[in-house]
Amino acid sequence: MGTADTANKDLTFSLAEKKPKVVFVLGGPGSGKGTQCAKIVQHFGYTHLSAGDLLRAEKNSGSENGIMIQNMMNEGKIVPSEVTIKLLQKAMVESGKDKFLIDGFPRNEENRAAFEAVTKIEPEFVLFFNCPEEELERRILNRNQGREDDNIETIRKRFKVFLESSLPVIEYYKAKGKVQEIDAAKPVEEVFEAVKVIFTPKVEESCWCR
Ligand SMILES: Nc1ncnc2c1ncn2[C@@H]1O[C@H](COP(=O)(O)OP(=O)(O)O)[C@@H](O)[C@H]1O
Ligand SMILES: Nc1ccn([C@@H]2O[C@H](COP(=O)(O)OP(=O)(O)O)[C@@H](O)[C@H]2O)c(=O)n1
Repeated sequence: MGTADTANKDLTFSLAEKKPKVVFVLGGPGSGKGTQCAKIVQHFGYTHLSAGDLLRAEKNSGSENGIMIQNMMNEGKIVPSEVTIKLLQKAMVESGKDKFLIDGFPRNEENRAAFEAVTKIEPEFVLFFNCPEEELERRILNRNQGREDDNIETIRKRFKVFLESSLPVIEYYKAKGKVQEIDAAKPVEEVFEAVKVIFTPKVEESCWCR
């Protein structure tokens, strides 16, 4: 067995030992996933892992997958799970933490099934930021982060991929009763009010007064 295979097995083993809590954060491009994750981190002590950020860092590191990642991103296509899952596993283990917001993943059925098969982790729930396409387009065109894929041609491709490949993943989790849907078209603070309700531990109805 190669050293890369051994390293992957070690990562999988370390994660299985930890049994981390995972919340998947999904929504169309520009729906505010990153914005809201930053707030959840501040208020609820989760560790934020953005699949897109991990892929961009991998691309910029000059790794052997760099060109492939760049080409896929510029076309709005989804990078093969093998690459993304390895980056997520590594980031989870290296963080030393056990409560994660995994943002922008799983983005298609292949992502979902492979993550489950490799890590055996089932998400606590899926946070879905629902937002109309015209608003998403407006936000991305104003984002100004210098992202190569934030141009109108690639944005339209990303929307199409979201509708065709990512929505079915959300439907899959809906059928399991695991989706917490948020109206993401509202202003940032209003969206976060709705998010807070979901993350705030519910006080069980007590029977002390009976
Ligand atoms: N609720 C909101 N209303 C208006 N603009 C928003 C809202 N949430 C995020 N934004 C802005 O929209 C852009 C995309 O948000 P971002 O969090 O990067 O989305 P995503 O991570 O889903 O691609 C950013 O410029 C961000 O500042
Ligand atoms: N699970 C993932 C997440 C992102 N990506 C790639 O990264 C790009 C940017 O994703 P992102 O989550 O950073 O950004 P948004 O499209 O949500 O704004 C996607 O269009 C895909 O090309 C991927 O291939 N697989």
